[in-house]
Formats: sequence, C-alpha cells, structure tokens
Amino acid sequence: MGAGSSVTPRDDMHLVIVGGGYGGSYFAVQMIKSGLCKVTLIDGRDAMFHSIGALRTVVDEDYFKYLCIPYDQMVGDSFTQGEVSNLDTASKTLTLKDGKTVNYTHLVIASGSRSGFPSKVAVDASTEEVKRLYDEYRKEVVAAKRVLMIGGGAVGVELAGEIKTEFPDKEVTIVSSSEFLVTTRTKSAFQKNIKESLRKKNVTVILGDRVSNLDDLTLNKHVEGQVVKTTGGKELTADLVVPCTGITVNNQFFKQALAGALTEHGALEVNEYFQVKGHEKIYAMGDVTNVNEEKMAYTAKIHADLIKSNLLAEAGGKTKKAYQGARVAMVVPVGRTGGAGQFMGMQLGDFAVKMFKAEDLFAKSIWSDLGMKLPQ
Ligand SMILES: Cc1cc2nc3c(=O)[nH]c(=O)nc-3n(C[C@H](O)[C@H](O)[C@H](O)COP(=O)(O)OP(=O)(O)OC[C@H]3O[C@@H](n4cnc5c(N)ncnc54)[C@H](O)[C@@H]3O)c2cc1C
Repeated sequence: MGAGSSVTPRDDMHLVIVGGGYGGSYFAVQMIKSGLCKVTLIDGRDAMFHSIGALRTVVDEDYFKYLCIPYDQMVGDSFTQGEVSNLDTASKTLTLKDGKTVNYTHLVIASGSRSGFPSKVAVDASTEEVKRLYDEYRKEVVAAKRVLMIGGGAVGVELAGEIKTEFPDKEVTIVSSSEFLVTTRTKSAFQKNIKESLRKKNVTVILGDRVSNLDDLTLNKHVEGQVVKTTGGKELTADLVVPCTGITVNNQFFKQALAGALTEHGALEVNEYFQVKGHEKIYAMGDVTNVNEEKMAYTAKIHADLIKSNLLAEAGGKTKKAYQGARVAMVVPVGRTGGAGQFMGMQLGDFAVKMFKAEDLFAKSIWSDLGMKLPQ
C-alpha cells in the first residue's frame, strides 16, 4: 500500500491499462502508489514516447535522451510489453500479438492516437529503433534546402519553427487547407501571435489552400526539387515534404468488442466518469475518447486523475465526481526561443512560451510526474 494511504487493498481487483502514453503511464504510476489493487500496464514499446519532444529531436540529437522513458524503471514488474490485438469483454481477456493473454476485472483504455512520423512512432518501436529513425531523419532534413509541411496544425507549425531555428538558411513553407493555424479553438489574438512568430523566423505560410498532388510526392525523404501543386494553382518546389495532417485513434484491438461505443471517427464514447458506453468496468482516457476538447497530454492527465479518484471513492463507498471539462491551454513553440500561447484566458508571447515550454518541451515535468530522474 502507498505510504500514508488509508486505502484498503482489494485483492479481487486487477486493473489493466492498455497504453502507456501520457495518460496511461501517469495513471499507472498513481494507481500503484495508491495501493488499491494489482495494476498491469501494457504497451507495445519498451519505453513511453514523449511525443511533445519529438520534433526537437528531429533537429537536436541531444534531446533524444528525454524522448523514451523506460517502463521497467517507471513501474517495474507491473509492466507487460506487447501490442494488444484483441479484447473479449465476455471473458474479460486481452490477447497480445504474441498470443499471451491478460485477464482484468477493470480495464482502462489509454491507447491514444497515431500520426505520421516524425511526430509519433509505431506502437511497437523500441528505443533503439526510435533512435535510429530520428538519426536518419535528421540527415534528410540537413540535406534539404527547401522543406514543406503539409498541414498547419501544431505539428506543422512546431516543426517549421524547429527547422528554421536550427537551420535559418533553409526555406521552410507551411501549406494548410484551413484558414487557422494550430486549432480553431484559439482566439484571434493567438492566431495573430503565432503568425507573427512564424513571420519573424521567415517561415512562409500559405493558408486556405490544399496540396493537390499528394499521391505523386515522396514524403519524408530528401528528393531534390519535388513540385508540390495546390488546388489554388500554386507550384512550390521542395526537397523534403513532410505530412503533418492530424491524428487517427488507435482502436484496432477493441473495434469489434466495443463497436456499440465507437463514434464515426472511431473514438470511444465515454460518460462524465470516463466509463465506456455500455461497460461499467471499462474506462477510457486521453486521445482515444470522444470528449469534445483539444486532444492533449495535459487533458489526458486530468482524465487520469479523475478516474483514479473515482476508483478510490468507489472502493471507499464515497461519491464519485463527474468531469467538468478542462480549460484550453495551448502553448506552441516556434523553435526553442519562443512561440505563442493561450492559457487561462491570457495570450502568451515569445518570452513566456520560451520559459514555460519551448526550452525543454516539458521534459523535466513529464519525467518528474512519472517519478523518474531526468537523464543528464
Ligand atoms: C509533436 C507533438 C507535440 C505535442 N505537444 C503537446 C503539448 O505541448 N501539450 C499537450 O498537452 N499535448 C501535446 N501533444 C498531444 C499529446 O501528445 C497527445 O494528446 C497525448 O499523447 C495523448 O496521450 P494518450 O495517453 O491519450 O495517448 P498516447 O500518448 O498516444 O499514448 C498511447 C500509447 O498506447 C500505446 N498503444 C496503442 N495501441 C496499443 C496496443 N494495441 N497495444 C499496446 N499498446 C498500445 C502506444 O504505444 C502509446 O504508448 C503533442 C503531440 C505531438 C505529436
């Protein structure tokens, strides 16, 4: 039992968490600390991928040491490595790709989302593989004089900023079909600030125009002089074209079993306690849910805190709390020197963004939240 805890351990409870991203890892650490029950964290990787730092690693080899947070050091024997391939809700069994099975009494689905490299990596990519991927990709970036991002969400903007900060002589362009950068959930002052931040770095931004010859392009590889065409009639030349076009829910293993709770986008419908529709003992958190808010590590952690306190409340016969939603906190670095942010109704400029996030991309706080010592 956790030190100083008044929780009565439940020997009949086995809490299994699928997905050790920002939500699942933090939740596992907290639940182990609580001493309530046996906890198993399952992930296909050997280490949590700190995706917030992924784009810095594209230009800075040194950042790699913060990128992969080893599960064995984080949760010890409570970790099982393997990609979950099936869920059977009748027998309460998960099957892993290697055939191994894990039974649960309570299940938390925190399998998150995927997006193209270099913002995320495969569910089964080892730390060694992740290092190799970024080392190789850095060479593609170094070789390209002209880099073009397809998509002006947070990933397109941040990657443009990282490349321009490290390599000011490269031509960097963002093409976005949306008229908004990052997300429509931000105020016009944020839009103005982020555009100004990109302008100061000499990033070319084309909004409200769509790449029309995607199928003809070689993506994520240095190919001298590719012509990127847009529906607005532009022809742009780039030596590296990077897709930065949004996220897809990781739902393969529960698609069938939880078909009745899937939204049209494949996310899981949850109630105000994060219980999956129609399943009292199955919870979901983070990017995999249909909660109508920005998909963020920050909100995944708030979901985790709520599920934890409700499991403890339930065990102690106390009243559960309903989710009240999270306020938008959007801080987008444009390289390590600044960017734009919107936080608790305030607009943040270069200095605040640099101090709050841009310098270390939350490496210190993420490692520390997981009870880990930051590598030197
Ligand atoms: C470049 C970038 C910058 C970002 N910056 C910020 C930021 O500054 N602040 C912020 O709050 N958010 C930020 N985000 C968003 C944030 O990363 C996501 O919202 C967050 O990762 C969601 O956390 P999660 O726990 O739901 O899932 P994830 O972090 O996606 O983790 C899911 C985990 O599940 C595992 N998994 C999936 N399927 C299976 C399976 N079948 N079997 C076993 N394991 C499985 C995966 O391996 C992974 O470890 C950023 C994202 C990117 C890409």
